[in-house]
Amino acid sequence: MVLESREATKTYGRKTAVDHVSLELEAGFVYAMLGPNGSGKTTWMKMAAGLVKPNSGGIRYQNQPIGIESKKEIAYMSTEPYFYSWMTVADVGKYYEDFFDDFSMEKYHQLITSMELTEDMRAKKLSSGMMAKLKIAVTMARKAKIYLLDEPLNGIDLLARDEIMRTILASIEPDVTMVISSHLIDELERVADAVLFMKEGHLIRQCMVEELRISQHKSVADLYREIYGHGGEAVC
Ligand SMILES: Nc1ncnc2c1ncn2[C@@H]1O[C@H](COP(=O)(O)OP(=O)(O)OP(=O)(O)O)[C@@H](O)[C@H]1O
Repeated sequence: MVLESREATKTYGRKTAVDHVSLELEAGFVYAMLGPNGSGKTTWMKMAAGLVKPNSGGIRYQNQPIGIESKKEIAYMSTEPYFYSWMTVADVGKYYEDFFDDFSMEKYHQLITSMELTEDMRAKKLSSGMMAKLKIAVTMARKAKIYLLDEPLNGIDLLARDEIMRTILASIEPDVTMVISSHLIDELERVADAVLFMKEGHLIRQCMVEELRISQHKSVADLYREIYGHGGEAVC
């Protein structure tokens, strides 16, 4: 186990965004984190990334609490835009290189080229899909042990999504762990080893994708519909 969330809970005022979530992530696995809007996916990722502190319970990486050390090895891609508008694609790379010791400029160049971005493009002129690609490139150019990608495929057109998922997966080492949240279940189904289903702040199911296919002849999308469409009785 590389990361453990034990009863992690986060409240904002009277709202419990993440409610006693316990789970274990194994090295080398790709996890899809699914759930309707507001189910707590982003908040859980932010806790694992060390950007938000749990009110109770906690998350441990390599058996140590999340903190300065874990942040060096856990890369988080947020849904929020986080580049200054004056920056070019080249500036974004330099900015990241200054921040993160594990940032590889060589890998960044490979990624931006494969995503058809050029160094002279300005952040403020990028379309939302191009901005999404830039965020992926700059995150995946880190040599992290865990990548937490919050809705990486948002704004990216249908044909580019598969290509981008392939680029993401091809750019990581075999022992690297990924958690990817998305509402685009079909794209995640093709790459995920396991699925984490969130609802109203709770982790309500965890399934291995292969087992689901073999023993229950179900897709992740089938199970998603059963869980969220019919009151959560489905098993996996
Ligand atoms: N900074 C905040 N202040 C107040 N409430 C918040 C804050 N961040 C999240 N919440 C609330 O916590 C709950 C969980 O939000 P979160 O963004 O974690 O869900 P999500 O599953 O990522 O949603 P989505 O799929 O829409 O991105 C929501 O009800 C949201 O309104």
